[in-house]
Amino acid sequence: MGVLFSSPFISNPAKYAIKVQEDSELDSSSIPSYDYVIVGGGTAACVLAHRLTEDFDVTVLMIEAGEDHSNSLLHKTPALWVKTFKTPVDWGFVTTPQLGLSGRSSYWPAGKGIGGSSIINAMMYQRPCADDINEWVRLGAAGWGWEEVRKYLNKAEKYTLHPSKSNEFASHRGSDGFWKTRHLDHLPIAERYLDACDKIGIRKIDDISGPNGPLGATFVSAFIDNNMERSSVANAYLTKEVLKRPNLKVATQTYVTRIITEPIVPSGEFSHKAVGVELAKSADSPVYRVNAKREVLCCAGAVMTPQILIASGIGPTSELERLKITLVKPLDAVGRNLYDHPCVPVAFKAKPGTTFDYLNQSFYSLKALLQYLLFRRGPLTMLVGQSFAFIKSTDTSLPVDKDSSQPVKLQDATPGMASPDLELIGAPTAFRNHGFTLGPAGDSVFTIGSVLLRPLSHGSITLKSSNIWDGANIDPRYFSHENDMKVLVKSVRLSLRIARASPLADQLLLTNDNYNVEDWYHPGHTDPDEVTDEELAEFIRRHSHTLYHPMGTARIGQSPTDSVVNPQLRVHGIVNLRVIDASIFPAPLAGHTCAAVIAVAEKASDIIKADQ
Ligand SMILES: Cc1cc2nc3c(=O)[nH]c(=O)nc-3n(C[C@H](O)[C@H](O)[C@H](O)COP(=O)(O)OP(=O)(O)OC[C@H]3O[C@@H](n4cnc5c(N)ncnc54)[C@H](O)[C@@H]3O)c2cc1C
Repeated sequence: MGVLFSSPFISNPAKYAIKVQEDSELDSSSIPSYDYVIVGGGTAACVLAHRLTEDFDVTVLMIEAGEDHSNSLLHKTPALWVKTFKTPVDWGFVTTPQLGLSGRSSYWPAGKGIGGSSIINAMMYQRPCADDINEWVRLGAAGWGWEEVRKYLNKAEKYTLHPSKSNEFASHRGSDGFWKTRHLDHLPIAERYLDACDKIGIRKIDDISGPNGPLGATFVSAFIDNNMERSSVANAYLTKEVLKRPNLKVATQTYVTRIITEPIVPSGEFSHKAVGVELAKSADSPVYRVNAKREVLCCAGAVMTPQILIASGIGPTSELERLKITLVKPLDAVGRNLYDHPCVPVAFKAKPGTTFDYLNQSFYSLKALLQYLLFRRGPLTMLVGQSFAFIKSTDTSLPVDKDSSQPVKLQDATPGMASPDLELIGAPTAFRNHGFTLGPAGDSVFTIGSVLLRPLSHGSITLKSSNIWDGANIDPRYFSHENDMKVLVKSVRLSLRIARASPLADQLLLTNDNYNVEDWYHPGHTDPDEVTDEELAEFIRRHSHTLYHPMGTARIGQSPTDSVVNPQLRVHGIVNLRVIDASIFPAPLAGHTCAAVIAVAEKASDIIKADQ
């Protein structure tokens, strides 16, 4: 029978761990131990904490660097998600200077707190497409085929039907899970965007997460509950009842700095076993230790997980030698294979009152806030991205080239006929530089964000020094593969044509002659038949940024030479250590990643339970 606990959040490590004294060895019997120690308290971690403690004989300690924000209005209110940026709930990572972005470094938000990135993300629900998931199996993830993953997507989800939809509409969505999803109200211009997509050849479909795959244009569905609040993974999986479980302990404001391993003698396939973790409140504060009787589950996200592994001696030999960290297990793929989705927003001037920009005036923003607080209605219940289209850049029926008789040749980076490589998000508001750069005063703006979903460019995460507190070099190497820029250029040109198609064009105040690269409406207000690919590429280099989907830094696969975890998510060569988060994706998923992470964690819970 496990240890009995009472308090849900504990910020003082002395209450659940033991202080490491520099000058004396710890007596192993004095080290507090839990069956499972979960590193990080984010998206995947909350699912695991819930599922593993369903068995009251199993004790779980989850250690999160940030705080609990589940009652914060900022985190709950759908339209306020960008207001969480650069606040304590955001790690606020920054990439190394990127050649492909004209030497700019890119701000990379990531959630810090119980629920992780699910408490700051844009709440756009999307299931990964079948072709992308089946590719995982070809890349060595045996047992992770589409039918299997779909089962867990359904298990996680509780979809609420929008009054405008018929019952049949929801038959493919999950109905009994904890994570609440729904379709939302939208502004009329969002529907016009879809009609304009249809006009130029992108057919309208019911649901991006439907059985026929995502190719097409439709309204966004969101992880928002019936009270029109964000359904974060924290709120969905770590409810008050779950937090009262005597076998679950949740530590906050504490950083795991190292996974502790011991050699196995004689060593075979496995050379070491994970026995616990070291943790601390800050770089200068005392170091504590806890042990894992069964396993350490590393769920620190695609940016921090590789850092923790490398700091623990698990990573590329050359890196460990450079950093003078004692080698535990050479695994070259740790921190490599970093994929992200770059996004470039193009602005179009819209007719007054057709977008959300009026909310920049304090009278209207206050009114909207009151409407939300009192009635859970109005613009704050809606998403910034309301409708979107998913296409293949190689689709020759779409007007993606300047001159259709001389199409720019591309490498098809998708794994199958139904897998897109581009997303075009229609947002009825000015959105540039993550929302930090305000649009022209008094203007209404419609933005079409082009997102590169299947980049061939990929980069790495490495530690700056052997001291994990010094941070990391985050280098996604955007556009280092020339195909990527060509694909995104096609998307931006397509967005110019969508804006000029009826009935969206009727709501916009377009011109065709704005070649001033400093102007907000460049290149939106240039002629799609005249603007050159190089002019569009220059705009992309100046203005693209992350769509917040880092993945792949501890990828799943069969071999330790090119992957980090096996299909059971066990780190190659190390007993009792698994990675469960967005790091394990073996290839970039063509879409928003949260649902996939949750499905991975749901399946991982079953794998772990079966191994007990
Ligand atoms: C701004 C933003 C917008 C997004 N929008 C969408 C969207 O609209 N739709 C969608 O599907 N996806 C979206 N995503 C992506 C999605 O949210 C992520 O892919 C997913 O949440 C990642 O889950 P994870 O478990 O891998 O990591 P996370 O949820 O980030 O969890 C990692 C956790 O580990 C903690 N941690 C890290 N290091 C340590 C340490 N050393 N010690 C203790 N704790 C540590 C972190 O604080 C964090 O809580 C967005 C992401 C962001 C950041």
